Amino acid sequence: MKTQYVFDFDSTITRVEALDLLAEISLAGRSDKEERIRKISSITDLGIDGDISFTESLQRRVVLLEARQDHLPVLIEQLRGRVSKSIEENKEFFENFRDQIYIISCGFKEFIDPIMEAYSIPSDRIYANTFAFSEEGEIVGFDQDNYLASHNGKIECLRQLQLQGEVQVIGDGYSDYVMREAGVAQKFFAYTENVSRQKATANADHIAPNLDEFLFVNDLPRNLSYPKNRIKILLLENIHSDAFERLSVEGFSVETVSHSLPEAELIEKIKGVHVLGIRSKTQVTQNVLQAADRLLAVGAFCIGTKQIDLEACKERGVIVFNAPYSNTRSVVELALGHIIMLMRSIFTRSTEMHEGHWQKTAVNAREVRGKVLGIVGYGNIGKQLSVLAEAVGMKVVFYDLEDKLALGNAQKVFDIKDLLAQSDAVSLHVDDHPENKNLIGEKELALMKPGSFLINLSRGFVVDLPALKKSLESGHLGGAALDVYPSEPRSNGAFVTELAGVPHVILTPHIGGSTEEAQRDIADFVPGKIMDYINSGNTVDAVNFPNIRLPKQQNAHRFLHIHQNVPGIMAEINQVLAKYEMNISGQYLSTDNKVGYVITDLDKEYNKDVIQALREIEHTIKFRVLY
Ligand SMILES: NC(=O)c1ccc[n+]([C@@H]2O[C@H](COP(=O)([O-])OP(=O)(O)OC[C@H]3O[C@@H](n4cnc5c(N)ncnc54)[C@H](O)[C@@H]3O)[C@@H](O)[C@H]2O)c1
Ligand SMILES: O=C(O)CC[C@@H](O)C(=O)O
Repeated sequence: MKTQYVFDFDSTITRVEALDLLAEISLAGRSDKEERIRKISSITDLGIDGDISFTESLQRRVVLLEARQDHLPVLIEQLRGRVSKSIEENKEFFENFRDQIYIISCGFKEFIDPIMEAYSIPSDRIYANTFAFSEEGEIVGFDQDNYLASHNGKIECLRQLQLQGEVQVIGDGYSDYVMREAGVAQKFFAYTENVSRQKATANADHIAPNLDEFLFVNDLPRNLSYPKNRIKILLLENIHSDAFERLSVEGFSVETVSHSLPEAELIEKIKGVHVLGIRSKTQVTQNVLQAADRLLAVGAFCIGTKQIDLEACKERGVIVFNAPYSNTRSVVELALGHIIMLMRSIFTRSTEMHEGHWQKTAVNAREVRGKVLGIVGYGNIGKQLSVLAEAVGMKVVFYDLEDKLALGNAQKVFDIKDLLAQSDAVSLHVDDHPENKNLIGEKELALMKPGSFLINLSRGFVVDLPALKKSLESGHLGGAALDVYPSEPRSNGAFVTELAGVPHVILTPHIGGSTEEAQRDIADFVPGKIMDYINSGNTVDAVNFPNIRLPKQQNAHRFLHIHQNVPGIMAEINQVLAKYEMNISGQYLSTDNKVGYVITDLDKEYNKDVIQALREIEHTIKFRVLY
């Protein structure tokens, strides 16, 4: 006997309660609209949770509504645009299973029928109330004899249907659960895509955050092979809340932790996690990756990725994304600010004032105009600093390992020594390559112009701090500004550096990229990349993986196969696909010296054994089926 599926309508099929929406329409322009809508919503909730009888809830709402028949077409039009996302995405389920689907709702057929018609559910499978109209077309009440107009009417309605086979109820309210409690249904799925009601979830056999989950649990055909709510995302290090918001709205299960975790804790926490989000403090090591049994991707919500073992990630088929440009401007502005503050001795003057000392003087206070700024590392940040520094009248020289196009009037130098010797301020913007350790040490500091300044907002290990301290204390260097340190704490709290207390030194706690704008942009950019990979397999801008941009595929399944790049593997994959007579509508391959990433789009109908056969191919690292 086939399973029968009984759906609620309001807040399950649609994202809203239809009568609340009708109130918005019927009360438009009235001065007491907000007050009435609030009342209607609270009466709706009381009825759904079973705190007042449904008949009472309905009566009280109809009075407050003051709606008319001609409001209904407007309501239906608006409801069409508010069908729950996962219901819309699984329209085919309703078409294919229409003979097993019923709608039992305490809403009204006048608006449910037209919405469900588009989902192939005919009116005779829809059980709901009907309005009573006055001759002038006002909604004045409802058919009081309908079971569904009375308390627990859904139980009686379902009982009368005398359905054969298992009956599963899918709804958001307690009034849906009671069908299961009364024994007329065998399973109750609390549907929480739009609203999560404690009284419903507490009693549910299963909580379904969307229709994908319901279909997955029942092993029914669905739009997504794996429901998004089952994809766990762990965000560490106080990543901007927009990232949580974006990923949660997409349907993923997201957990946040405000600080970074030491290796041992991360090893425990990473189990079952599909996506890890970090900033600069979390070390993603071999040991962490070994414990990461489900990991698909790591998002670095920053520029630097040296904290991640990129090769080990690649070998395990874990894709790494970062945000290479989101905080560039923030770093540039801080660097320029530091340069100006140092040249004017502002921090020294400010400290004196805080200590109650007025020291009005022009000694050691100079304009930046006409001074030489030496930029080491002419990448995204270095280049932008070059433009801004010229805009305030500085002369820019730069040094980069690579051949870089000079912007504006900036002058390229071919030896770092030349840059150090002529610059009034040297700003470091090299990448975090290990070879840059102590790039600026005793020798380089000695080459700098007497009285000049050193600014480091790149990575802490780039400057030899004891040597810098010596140079500052000897009076050779005029001052320094540091934002990054060889060793930085995992979370906010105590911090020790040998530079503390040294005059003319500005110290900031790695906040170059910590602006609202940058963090918001990162929180938009990185989740976008992650979602693109999870949802469609795109690896554009991946840091450690062959980049591939895939076309959007409709009416097809997509297989993602990550494998070691060994000779003959593509032939083997295609042999398996041929053996199972798969109809390939598109195939895309991208490789590097270590891994290959092949994406195959296929016709919807296929023998599911092919999945296991592809997984079993030797040298397979990861295999995933999308929609
Ligand atoms: N303080 C912060 O909060 C903060 C924020 C963002 C970025 N950063 C750091 O700033 C640095 C620069 O970032 P970016 O986005 O401009 O990177 P980028 O990769 O665009 O540029 C780095 C440049 O440095 C050059 N380079 C590397 N080693 C060099 C060397 N020894 N000598 C000369 N040039 C060298 C590279 O060729 C490249 O052009 C990175 O280390 C990054 O991690 C810090
Ligand atoms: O904000 C961070 O944690 C790191 C900032 C910066 O060093 C980066 O790599 O983008």
